[in-house]
Amino acid sequence: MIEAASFPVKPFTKMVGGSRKVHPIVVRWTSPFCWKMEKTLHLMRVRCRNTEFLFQKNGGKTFQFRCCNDGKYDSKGFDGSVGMKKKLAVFVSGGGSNFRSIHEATLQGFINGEVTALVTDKPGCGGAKYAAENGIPLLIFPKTKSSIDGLSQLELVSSLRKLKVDFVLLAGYLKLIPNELVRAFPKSILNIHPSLLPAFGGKGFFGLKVHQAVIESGARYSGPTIHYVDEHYDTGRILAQRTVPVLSSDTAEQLAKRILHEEHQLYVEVVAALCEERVIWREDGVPLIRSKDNPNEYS
Ligand SMILES: Nc1nc2c(c(=O)[nH]1)N[C@@H](CN(C=O)c1ccc(C(=O)N[C@@H](CCC(=O)O)C(=O)O)cc1)CN2
Ligand SMILES: NCC(=O)N[C@@H]1O[C@H](COP(=O)([O-])[O-])[C@@H](O)[C@H]1O
Repeated sequence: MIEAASFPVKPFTKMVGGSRKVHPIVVRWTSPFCWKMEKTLHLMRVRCRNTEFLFQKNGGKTFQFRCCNDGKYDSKGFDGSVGMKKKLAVFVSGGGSNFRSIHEATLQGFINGEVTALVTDKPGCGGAKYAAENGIPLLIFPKTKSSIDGLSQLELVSSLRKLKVDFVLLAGYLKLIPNELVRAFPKSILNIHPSLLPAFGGKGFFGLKVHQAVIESGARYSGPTIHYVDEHYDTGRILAQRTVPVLSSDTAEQLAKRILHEEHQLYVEVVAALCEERVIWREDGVPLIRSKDNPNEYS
């Protein structure tokens, strides 16, 4: 549901020529899966009978709305004109809430991409169940004695190539990504980790163990990190972080819940930037994200 607009809502019944004036429009996305995004976009309005089209001036997305009288719009979603949708493979080992957030954001049009495969080492996990319910192809990796239908490293790379995957997104995947895959997808594999790397990362640091270590250290802040994946656990180039306060009374579960909420929004924003090719690499090798609203701003 996309709601609210900053320009006056007037019902209109006849074709009106396109307005070339650009309006700052507050556009809010709320997904059924509780994440909320709000952005002020500078859009042109074109009225056509009882439908209002909002265009991003730079030839970006086209937003199609049915005009209502109460200041809200029903979105028919985007017919994205920002170029071909990027193909995403998501790797999960557990509940898959980050996977769900990303998938929903692709359905809402917030991410100019589509999830073309779910890869997991745990075929019975929550992420695998969600994939099955949503018709997303499931790949098992790695091949083990208990997962005989699992793929080998070369089979996994070949499968992702056949699916024309552009980006690989790790979201609670608990196995080491092999060098073959890292090299096959240079600057195209991201991971989300629930601490402010480089602190509290590396082998043995996953799930509640991360939050327990943060609490025991006395750190006053923690938060999610999204980074590129290299051959080692959690040592790749950092792309985005958010800070979350650590309360003196926090249990690992309470801190995990607070950080997970930020993860859902941060990963969606970062993947949206990735799919709109707004990630650039500074001369010293640090990746930056170009702001959607102000092309001169980077973070
Ligand atoms: N090549 C890479 N592979 C993976 C990375 C990475 O940065 N580079 N990130 C991890 C995700 N992760 C932290 O964000 C992480 C996951 C798991 C472990 C870990 O210690 N795993 C245990 C096995 C756990 C299990 O099987 O239940 C281990 O290796 O002994 C550390 C960090 C995903 N892959
Ligand atoms: N080191 C890896 C690690 O700990 N990843 C963490 O696993 C959780 C997965 O949750 P989800 O399955 O609900 O997205 C997330 O908090 C993610 O940061």
